[in-house]
Amino acid sequence: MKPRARDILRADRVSKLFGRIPACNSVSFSLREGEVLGIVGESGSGKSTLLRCLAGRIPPDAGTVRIASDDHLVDLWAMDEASREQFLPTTVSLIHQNPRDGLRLDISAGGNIAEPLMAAGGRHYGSLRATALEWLEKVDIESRRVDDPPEIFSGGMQQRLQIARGLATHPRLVLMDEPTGGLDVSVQAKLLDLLRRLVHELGIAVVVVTHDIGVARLLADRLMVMQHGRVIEEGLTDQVLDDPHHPYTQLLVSSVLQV
Ligand SMILES: Nc1ncnc2c1ncn2[C@@H]1O[C@H](COP(=O)(O)OP(=O)(O)OP(=O)(O)O)[C@@H](O)[C@H]1O
Repeated sequence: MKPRARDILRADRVSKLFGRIPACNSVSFSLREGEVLGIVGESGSGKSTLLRCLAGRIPPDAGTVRIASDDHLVDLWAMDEASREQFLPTTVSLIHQNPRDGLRLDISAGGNIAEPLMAAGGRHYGSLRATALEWLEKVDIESRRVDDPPEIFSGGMQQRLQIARGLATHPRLVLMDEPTGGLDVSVQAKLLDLLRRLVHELGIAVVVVTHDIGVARLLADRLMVMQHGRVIEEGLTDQVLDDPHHPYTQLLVSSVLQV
């Protein structure tokens, strides 16, 4: 019998207020190894705020975020800052909508992949370069571009490089904020294909925030729908999209069908 996949992430009643705005209101869920959770919802519903609390970027006002470390879960926000800064780079990767927010534009493509590997302890130049070349190939960037700075890459190439940079350290948990947003449709389709392939190959746990129901359907095993900071519906992706229960989810799904 196949062993049960273990939990990589457990969020329990995560809340974040900005002034009087409850950007994120008592959100709980868990995520297993190899699983992809999609988060959809209208603009301002708290998706990015939740992601930033999970990524260790902003502390929640209440609730806990626990992430797998070796064979147990550690409470991200109960750690002291130095321990959190040591823990995060090798465990969690955040992929931004705008690749420029996740890349170092002033260093080479190879350097962008090698940098997080070095932060994780990699020292040998030859093996760092070999890993960088391997990852460029995985994300369909020609190896002859290894010394080019991402500044001169197209938007789609920059996004693929950001993904290579984010995954090369083999994080357990990958958080993606609109990874295909801002790209034209054919580039989006290729990128989605690549993401599906990598998620399957690497067995990583992924949370993907998206406005796009098509992206959610293609990538996510489970779906969470947010409105006004709360989770209003969740379940298997096909179940939620084919038989939505909450009126907002029904509206979301029907608006896509009409396009
Ligand atoms: N740094 C901040 N300061 C004050 N308010 C904020 C801040 N960040 C987010 N908010 C507010 O929190 C709420 C949720 O914002 P958030 O960016 O998480 O939504 P979202 O669902 O990701 O939206 P979008 O899909 O448009 O990116 C919004 O009302 C937003 O104005």
